[in-house]
Amino acid sequence: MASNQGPVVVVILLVLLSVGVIYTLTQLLRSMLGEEETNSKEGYQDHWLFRLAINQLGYATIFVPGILIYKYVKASKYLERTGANCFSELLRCCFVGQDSGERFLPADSSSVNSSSSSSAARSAKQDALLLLLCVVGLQGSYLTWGLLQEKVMTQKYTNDNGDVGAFKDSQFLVFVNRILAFLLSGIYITFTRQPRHPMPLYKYIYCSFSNIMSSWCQYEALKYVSFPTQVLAKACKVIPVMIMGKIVSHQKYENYEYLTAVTISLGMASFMFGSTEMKGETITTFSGLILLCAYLTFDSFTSNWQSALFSQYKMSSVQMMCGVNLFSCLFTAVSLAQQGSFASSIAFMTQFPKFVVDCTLLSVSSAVGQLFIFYTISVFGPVVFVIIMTVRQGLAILLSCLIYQHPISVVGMLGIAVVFSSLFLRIYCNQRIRALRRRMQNGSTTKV
Ligand SMILES: Nc1ncnc2c1ncn2[C@@H]1O[C@H](COP(=O)(O)OS(=O)(=O)O)[C@@H](OP(=O)(O)O)[C@H]1O
Repeated sequence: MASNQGPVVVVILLVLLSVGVIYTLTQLLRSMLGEEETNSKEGYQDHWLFRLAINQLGYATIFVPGILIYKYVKASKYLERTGANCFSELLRCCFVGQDSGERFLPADSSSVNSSSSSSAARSAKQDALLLLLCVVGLQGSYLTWGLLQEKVMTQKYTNDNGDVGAFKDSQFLVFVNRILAFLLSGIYITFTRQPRHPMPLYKYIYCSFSNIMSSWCQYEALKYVSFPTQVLAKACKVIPVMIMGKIVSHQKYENYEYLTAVTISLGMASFMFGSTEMKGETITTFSGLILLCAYLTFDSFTSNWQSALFSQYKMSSVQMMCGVNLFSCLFTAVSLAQQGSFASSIAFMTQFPKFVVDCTLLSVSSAVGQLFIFYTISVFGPVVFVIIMTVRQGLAILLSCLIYQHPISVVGMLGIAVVFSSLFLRIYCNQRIRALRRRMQNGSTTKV
């Protein structure tokens, strides 16, 4: 009994100790760098590097105890020494995986998605229908999400007492989105038949962290880069995703994929430049460029890492959604708690009930969007996913041009034509190559 409780006590002590040390460090840093001078606009606390440091200290509250526990479990060989109990099963789930030897699922598992193996088994028509589903799902949910996000962040809320207020904490919105996505996916996998999940949970931390960081860098970058730079970065996202695919999973791409990545980026950039007014910040600072590069790097890592996990472990997309959002909730919750934003956001919610309604709608559209994100990555991979998301940006602008009757310049129209021609070329080449491969496979099996 005592030997069973020993590790539990050690683990609890490790968590408390590291959380205590990190919390003290954070408070020390905040007071040293003059949190009291909040009235000064140019204070250290306003600099993005300071905010980044505070955020990283917050995330360390999760990382440091996790690493210490991992080291302790490994060094003490705790899992080999003890039989199955709740605590050891939890540690096994986090660090080793439930069944590390068995990585592949029974063939009848319908909810499993593997881009490479199952794509060979699907017909072109099934592929087209699935792609259409992903496109419609992603466009529908993220167009709604974009509209609601703009509404929540720019609208002034009023209540029956005549109070007026604006909500400015984007990290709280990210947290609410993640928690709803976690709860919905958790409920779904609890009540449906799911494939075995052999992967240790800690592997989700990488893409969860990069996802949170990409969101943070994106919001921060907006303060430091000019509008044209933002437009260019967003339009060219497919290129860093392909480069990251080479780094993370040694992905090989065909020439037509490189060519269409460049033409889609050029077309999107021309369309965005040709259809929107160049308003807002006009100067791009060095900080802005660093943040933008960090955004593109984290963002492209996230989907490539997720895709690599799908092909290695064959989990369902909802299982991955649940795992990633679990850690995203932890990261954002810790960061919000340290910055004292929970209390102010909840106070805003109680003061302005209309905000609660918008916030709920925003989270629902984000959760539905995430269902499609994970499904698209699992079936078609990160490059197709990012192309759909890039086209979404163009579609949002096109819709606003049509609704508000803004003119689109000739360059903008040419941009649309280039994007759609590239997409058709890509789909055509993809189908040709797959048909060729299928024919070659059939040929070799007939010979055998
Ligand atoms: N791979 C992956 N996994 C999970 N979630 C993801 C992924 N890619 C994008 N997202 C989330 O989608 C939201 C829109 O992201 P972006 O603004 O970068 O996309 S876009 O290219 O501008 O359309 C944004 O949501 P918020 O973080 O809530 O703002 C991203 O975090």
